[in-house]
Amino acid sequence: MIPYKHEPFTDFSLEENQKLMQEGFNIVSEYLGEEYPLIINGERIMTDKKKDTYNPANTEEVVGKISQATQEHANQAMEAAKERFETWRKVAPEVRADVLFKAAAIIRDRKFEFTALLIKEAGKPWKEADADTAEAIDFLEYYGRQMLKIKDGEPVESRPGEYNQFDYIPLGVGFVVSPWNFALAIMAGTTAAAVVTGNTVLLKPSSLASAVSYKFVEVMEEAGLPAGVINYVPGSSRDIGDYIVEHKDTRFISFTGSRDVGVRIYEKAAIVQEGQVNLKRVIAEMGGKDTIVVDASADLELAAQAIVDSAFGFSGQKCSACSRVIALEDIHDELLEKVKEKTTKLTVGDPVNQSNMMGPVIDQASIDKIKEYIEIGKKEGKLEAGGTTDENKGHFVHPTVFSGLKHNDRLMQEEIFGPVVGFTTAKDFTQAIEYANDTDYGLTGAVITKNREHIEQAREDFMVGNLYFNRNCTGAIVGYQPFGGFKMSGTDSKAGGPDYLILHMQGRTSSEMLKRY
Ligand SMILES: NC(=O)c1ccc[n+]([C@@H]2O[C@H](COP(=O)([O-])OP(=O)(O)OC[C@H]3O[C@@H](n4cnc5c(N)ncnc54)[C@H](O)[C@@H]3O)[C@@H](O)[C@H]2O)c1
Ligand SMILES: N[C@@H](CCC=O)C(=O)O
Repeated sequence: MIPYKHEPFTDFSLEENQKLMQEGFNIVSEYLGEEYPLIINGERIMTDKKKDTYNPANTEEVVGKISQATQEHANQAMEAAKERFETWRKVAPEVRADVLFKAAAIIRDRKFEFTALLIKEAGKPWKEADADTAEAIDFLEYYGRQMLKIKDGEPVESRPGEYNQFDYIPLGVGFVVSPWNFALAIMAGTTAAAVVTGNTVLLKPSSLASAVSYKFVEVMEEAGLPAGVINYVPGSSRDIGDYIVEHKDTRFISFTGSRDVGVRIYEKAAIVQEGQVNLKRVIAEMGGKDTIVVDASADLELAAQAIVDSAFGFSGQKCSACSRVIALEDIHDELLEKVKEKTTKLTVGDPVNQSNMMGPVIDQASIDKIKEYIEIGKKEGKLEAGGTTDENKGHFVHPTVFSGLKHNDRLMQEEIFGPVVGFTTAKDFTQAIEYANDTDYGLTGAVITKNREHIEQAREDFMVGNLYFNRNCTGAIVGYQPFGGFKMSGTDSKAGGPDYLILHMQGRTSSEMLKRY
């Protein structure tokens, strides 16, 4: 087994890679606007009711017409998943891992196609879409290897005359619910973790970017996954979301998305239904309100770049995005100037063009919400850059900076999920960390400093699941920076980390007496 290494990012300054990207677009253009069926027990089911996904940079371009599952389909999928579980759970972990390795190889082979599809369906700039595809490959490679590590459980002691064993067995049927913003990586990672551990799943991708998830399920089939292990059931949350969460046979839910939906799922899953024989397990990865703290010793050029990259990469549509800056008073003005200067140089437009650094936000609801927050920001603080939108052809928001905010203003507390960042000041580092912690969330954070004591103080007191020093607060790499947050950012799980897979399993002890028969 080759040791795990993350998938390298594509160097798009090379002409050969630009050509490959163009080929990716050509492939995707051949299937733009196609109809996609459900997949239940391997069977393709085309429904009358469809929901379109479209290109957020050009709202007239339909990417996929996605069949919508009903409760009846959900029941069929559940029955298929339950039946397949009885055989899939016994398939050797090596074979299950092998499916993931093959799927990684297939996606690597079709990397530019997947990246092009993400650019079209999720509005990602090239670099961001490439990172999404690379992360999907990483999840497959990493979880495959992790399964091989835990397949024999953990050693336990045995007394003379007994043989004790402790191993991990799968849970059953899982419901995987994924967001649109990492439409390939997070959907593939959460699904792969569930199936490599021997579970079967109902997969409900986000309705805003479902075509790419269909392509992923096809890849898993091509890689040898038996029918019924992944049942692909896109559909409206109202029709099937709560229904599957509440289903008596749903054994676990792997959810990634917003706080409101995550909390609702957590609550609903806690209620024991008639005929239910297991307490449901919920893995929830939710939102963030992520802070970069900059102290007086910091390299301000580096700080400004880290803020701009973290706040405006993929238009701020990352749970990890920096939306709060806490700058010590001495350096606040100089830092703000540098951030403004860099922000005004960012180009916004159709991400099909490589030269655009920022693309659109995902949909009308999103742009409306961001505009509301821009108005709130104008009342709470001072608009320093951006604050405008372009809605002629797509959903474009210009990168926006506010200053003069209080750390507990709404703009500094609520997840906006758009390219908006707010600045506040602190009188010293202790106060900066206090302010940084004063949100309901605890996902990512960064400290820009040359002060070793501040680094150690932040390590002890800055309560976020992913804490970074002298870099962006976005861009965790699978197997290098396991990812997941505290507080209202989730259930403290760490995707792409060494203890992630066992969240999909249960520990079983067996103890055999020797020479007694
Ligand atoms: N912590 C993380 O790792 C992480 C990663 C990516 C995104 N996010 C968060 O996700 C959010 C953005 O993604 P989104 O807009 O897709 O989130 P969302 O909560 O609106 O939707 C997430 C998924 O949940 C589904 N859903 C909605 N209601 C449901 C219900 N009642 N039952 C079952 N499923 C339901 C949606 O269809 C979608 O597939 C942001 O808040 C972001 O911070 C978190
Ligand atoms: N894992 C990603 C964020 C995922 C949420 O949107 C990062 O580290 O930036």
